[in-house]
Amino acid sequence: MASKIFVRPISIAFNAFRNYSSSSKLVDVSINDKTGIATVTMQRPPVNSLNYELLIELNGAFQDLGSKKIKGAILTSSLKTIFSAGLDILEMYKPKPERANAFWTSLQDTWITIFNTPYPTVAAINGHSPAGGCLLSLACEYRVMVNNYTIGLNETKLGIVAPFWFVASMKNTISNRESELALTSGRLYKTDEAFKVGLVDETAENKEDALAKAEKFFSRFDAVNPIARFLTKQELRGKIVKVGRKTFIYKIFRKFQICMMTRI
Ligand SMILES: CC/C=C\C/C=C\CCCC/C=C/C(=O)SCCNC(=O)CCNC(=O)[C@H](O)C(C)(C)COP(=O)(O)OP(=O)(O)OC[C@H]1O[C@@H](n2cnc3c(N)ncnc32)[C@H](O)[C@@H]1OP(=O)(O)O
Repeated sequence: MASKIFVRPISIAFNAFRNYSSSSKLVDVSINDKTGIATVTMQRPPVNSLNYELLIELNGAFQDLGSKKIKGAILTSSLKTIFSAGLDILEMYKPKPERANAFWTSLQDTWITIFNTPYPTVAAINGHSPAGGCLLSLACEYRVMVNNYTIGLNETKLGIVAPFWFVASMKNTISNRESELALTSGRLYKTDEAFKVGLVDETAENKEDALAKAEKFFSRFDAVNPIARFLTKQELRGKIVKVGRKTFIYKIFRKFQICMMTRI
């Protein structure tokens, strides 16, 4: 694991990004050759619910960007009013155990990839972003959200328990106290409320405004050594990933979830 972590930022320095664009069915990736900023767009109508296939494509997109010399990546949605509706409910309804296992693994891998990117990341949240949608945005380093939508970890309202790495992601962004209040009540914040507690860093009038603000975020690092930046990010985020990825508790929790899901 350590070798992967240390090799990546060095390798990106030797790769060009110019004229890169790739579009699969569920995720579009484009890199602006003037700014060096990548935009990863989820495009799974009607609500960008996160199924196995979308997660695999998202994970692949963010991993691939690690081998390109980009300034940063923006995660957004092609849909007019939805960033992501969170996990696809159909993945959790009477799944086959193998599919359930692959699904949960793809969710966690995608979270780890985005949480850990060597390059800076921003979520341009251009629509509602409950539960797993909120998790994706929390994996990014900065969040800009368009006004009048909702965001939060609302799992308890659905009668389900947010995995502890969802909780850890929230606590990495807002205070422990606010996380407790939010998660236990399953609170969905409106954009301005989310801004007040720091769940989002900036608000925006519309998607274009959100993208412009997201792009501006990356200029903070113009005079910062990218390797020093990445190692510092790892110092801050590494423990959370370790807990999420490796612990015995996680394995038990996943077995428990899959067991629950296959019995519903
Ligand atoms: C059951 C699990 C049991 C055990 C597992 C144990 C633990 C696991 C915990 C894991 C943590 C969970 C994380 C999650 O992400 S769970 C998903 C949470 N998501 C939500 O609560 C969002 C629900 N959706 C909405 O609030 C609205 O749909 C939304 C996103 C605001 C959009 O509203 P609107 O524009 O009015 O659109 P519609 O509501 O009409 O929806 C259009 C269409 O999309 C379908 N849909 C919506 N959300 C989902 C979804 N998450 N998965 C799949 N499909 C979804 C909706 O049914 C409509 O479909 P239709 O065919 O009727 O057009």
